[in-house]
Amino acid sequence: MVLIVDNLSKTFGGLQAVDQVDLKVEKGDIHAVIGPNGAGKSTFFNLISGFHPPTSGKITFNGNDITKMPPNKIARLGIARTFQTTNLFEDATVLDNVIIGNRLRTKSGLWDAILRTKREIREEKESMEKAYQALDFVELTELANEPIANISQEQKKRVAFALALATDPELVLLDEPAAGVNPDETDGLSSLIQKMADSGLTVCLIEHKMSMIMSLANRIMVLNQGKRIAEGTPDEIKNNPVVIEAYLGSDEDESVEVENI
Ligand SMILES: Nc1ncnc2c1ncn2[C@@H]1O[C@H](COP(=O)(O)OP(=O)(O)OP(=O)(O)O)[C@@H](O)[C@H]1O
Repeated sequence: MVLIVDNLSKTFGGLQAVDQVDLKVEKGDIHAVIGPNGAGKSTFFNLISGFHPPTSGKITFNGNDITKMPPNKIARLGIARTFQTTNLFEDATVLDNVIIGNRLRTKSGLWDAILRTKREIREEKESMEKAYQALDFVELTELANEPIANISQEQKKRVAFALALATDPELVLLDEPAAGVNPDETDGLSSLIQKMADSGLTVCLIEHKMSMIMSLANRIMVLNQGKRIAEGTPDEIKNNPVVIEAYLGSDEDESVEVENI
């Protein structure tokens, strides 16, 4: 198992955002996390990637207990994530965005940068190489020197993937990777996610586009009000009355195909 999440909870004040959630993710899986708005999906990713400390529970990545680790340490161990909205530097080039993103996530401290230590110079070179590899993977090499302001929404999504890939991850957490792009572009992003898994990466993704999830994911976990209400293959999830009830608020018409939830 690449990732084992055990009885994980997070409360914000009186709100139970994630409530005793278990999850096991195997190497090479494309594991989707779905659920209605406010179900706790992004919070769940924030806990795994160290952006919020869990209230209770345990997270194990490749045998390491990462439950209380800070985000940069978790990134160095091999977990990368994208955000629902990636704040890119619009005036900087695609390449510089990937380099900066990579260094912000993983690298030397402020003193190394100020003093230009050997380590800093070596890491700078490594970041550049990783950035080019990542841009090649997401098929944006030709736009490397283009300012972000000049590229399309779908290309910006690819830059967000490249930011994650440049940290050399084993597990990538993608938060709504296809939000705000049209159906053709969604297909392109799906192929890219499949390519990540084919290259040996493990992928967890949050997404509301159900047709995309059903064809891409091999496992799906459903959250509702912080709780895991189902987990299984796409077929199991599609036909699960508890899931249909959670989405539609009623199981009167179970044949309803929910396209975009
Ligand atoms: N930092 C925070 N402080 C307080 N409450 C928060 C915080 N982050 C999330 N919440 C609350 O936790 C609950 C779960 O939110 P979360 O963003 O994880 O849901 P989600 O399933 O990702 O929703 P969506 O699909 O709309 O992005 C919500 O009620 C939200 O308001």
